[in-house]
Amino acid sequence: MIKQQYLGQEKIKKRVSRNGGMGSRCSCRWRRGRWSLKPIVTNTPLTPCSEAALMFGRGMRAGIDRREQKKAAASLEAELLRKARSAAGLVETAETREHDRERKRLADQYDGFDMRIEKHWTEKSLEEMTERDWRIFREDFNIGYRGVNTVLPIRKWEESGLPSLLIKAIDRVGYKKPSPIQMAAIPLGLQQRDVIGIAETGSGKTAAFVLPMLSYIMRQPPMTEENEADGPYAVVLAPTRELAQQIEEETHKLAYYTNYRIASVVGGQSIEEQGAKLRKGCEIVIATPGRLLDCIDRHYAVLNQCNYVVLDEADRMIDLGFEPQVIGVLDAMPSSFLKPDEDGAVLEANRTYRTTYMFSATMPPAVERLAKKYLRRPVVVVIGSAGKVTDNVTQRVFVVKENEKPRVLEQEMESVDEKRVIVFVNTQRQCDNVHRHLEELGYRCTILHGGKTQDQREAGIKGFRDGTYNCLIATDVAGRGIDVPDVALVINYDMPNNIENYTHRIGRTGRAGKKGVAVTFLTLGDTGVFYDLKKLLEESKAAVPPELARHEASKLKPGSIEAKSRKDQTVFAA
Ligand SMILES: Nc1ncnc2c1ncn2[C@@H]1O[C@H](COP(=O)(O)OP(=O)(O)OP(=O)(O)O)[C@@H](O)[C@H]1O
Repeated sequence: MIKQQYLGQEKIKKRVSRNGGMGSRCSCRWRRGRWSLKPIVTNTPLTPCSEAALMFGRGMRAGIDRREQKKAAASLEAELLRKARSAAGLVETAETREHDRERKRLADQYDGFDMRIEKHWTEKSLEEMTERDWRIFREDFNIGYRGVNTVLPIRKWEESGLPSLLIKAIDRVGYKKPSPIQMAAIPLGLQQRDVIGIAETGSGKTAAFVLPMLSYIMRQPPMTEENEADGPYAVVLAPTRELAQQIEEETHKLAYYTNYRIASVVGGQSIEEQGAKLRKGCEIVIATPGRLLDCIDRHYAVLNQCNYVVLDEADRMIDLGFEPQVIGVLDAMPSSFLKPDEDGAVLEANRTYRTTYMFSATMPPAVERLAKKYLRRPVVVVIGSAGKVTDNVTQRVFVVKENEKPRVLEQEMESVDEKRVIVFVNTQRQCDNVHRHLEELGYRCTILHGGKTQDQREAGIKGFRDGTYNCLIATDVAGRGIDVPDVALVINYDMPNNIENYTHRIGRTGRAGKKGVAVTFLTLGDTGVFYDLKKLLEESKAAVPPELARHEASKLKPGSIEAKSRKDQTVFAA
């Protein structure tokens, strides 16, 4: 090659055999004491290319008429059979003819089975569902699993295996059919499997953990004076008081036909009163982690018989620095009920195991760490993809200057009328400023932030729910889990400083299948989230404003090292 390059040696052309199809292959046979080669005529224009036999699938080539292929294959097979029989000196009998007929019948039957038009899974009974139907079902609802899972999802409430009292309550609240996260997570909970549930905001995660929890409690001995001193049967932990109270309301609705007592243990209320309530006995405690640990430390609460625990919005609890409190609560539960940790361990049907549920719309690494420690061989249920914004929310992002925000806010509010709006800000001071501004413009506003007393917070949320106010101005306290029906618009007056909070905030609209709009004011002070925001907008097929699209910060993940191109590098000569 080098010689050829430098000396200009002539390239020897390889002779390409242009085989018109004649005699490229030979048959080799031992004849009269020596090998004889006989060319095989194959690729002539008149005979089809010799093809390798299909040794996989159904023996058919895609895109070619199946009946033609079958006919050709059948005549070839019959021919080969006839030759083989005559070579072996066999004569055709009634028996061989019958045998041939039977083969043909079986082949036709197989083909008919293969080509039949199947019923859709919605028209099938549970017994008729095939593996393929379940696959289509999972695809239809975007249900994905990770981890060893042997439990089928549920298609309808009647097939869920939930106790009849719960089915009656579901009917009463008007949930016609389960949402995808409920389809996937409820049967796992009923089998006492640990679950990490990731589903978009407003998709019904609360009922997905409350229903199997209630079903678990129904299997326990009734709570009497004898065992109530051992504490509740189930605990739900949530990051904020409002969320805990909302879960309490949903639990009350679904436990309507039971007489279970539900205690809410959250900050901002008298701990003594909560302690007294706990001592009277209750089946379920719904709590913020800090306050519950306080109650445990002061011996107001014990968790000696608690084997069902839910960490709702687990990532937010870690974000807020509640990891030690969450761990403290989990460590206060009896460890004797933990499931075996080995791979392949089989759970005994009639034994009680600790069931741990973790739910969120986002699942960052810190939560995975916690899950590794406290969950036993969990099944991860992902509806859609983690951190994805629900398709029901239309996202609009404006790049503005800080001093332009009040004017743009006014413009956006003009289309609102009587509809419900949540305006998110990042600080309590900003909350007060925006509140004042909107009140001056005549909007009926209320405020929610950590600086308000618990009574003020509750009154604000209640007023927003019952329509006294149609505009809520809030910090991230209201960013997660808060479920107020028919919020038409969410405005991020300030962009949150991480993308998870953005996803949760805008998820306050577009809930339970309804549509909503989210508007975000972005400034050049928010470059820390530019990269993630651009990616998220692209993933959800929303418009990326040009200022964001071309900004350097949106091209590189914060913390990653930029690989400079050679022309940008400075070379210092000695
Ligand atoms: N199967 C269902 N059919 C109809 N509505 C439902 C169903 N399940 C729940 N809902 C309603 O959907 C709304 C949202 O439910 P929920 O608050 O549990 O969502 P979420 O997934 O926990 O949201 P977030 O991530 O924001 O906390 C609630 O109003 C609830 O009553």
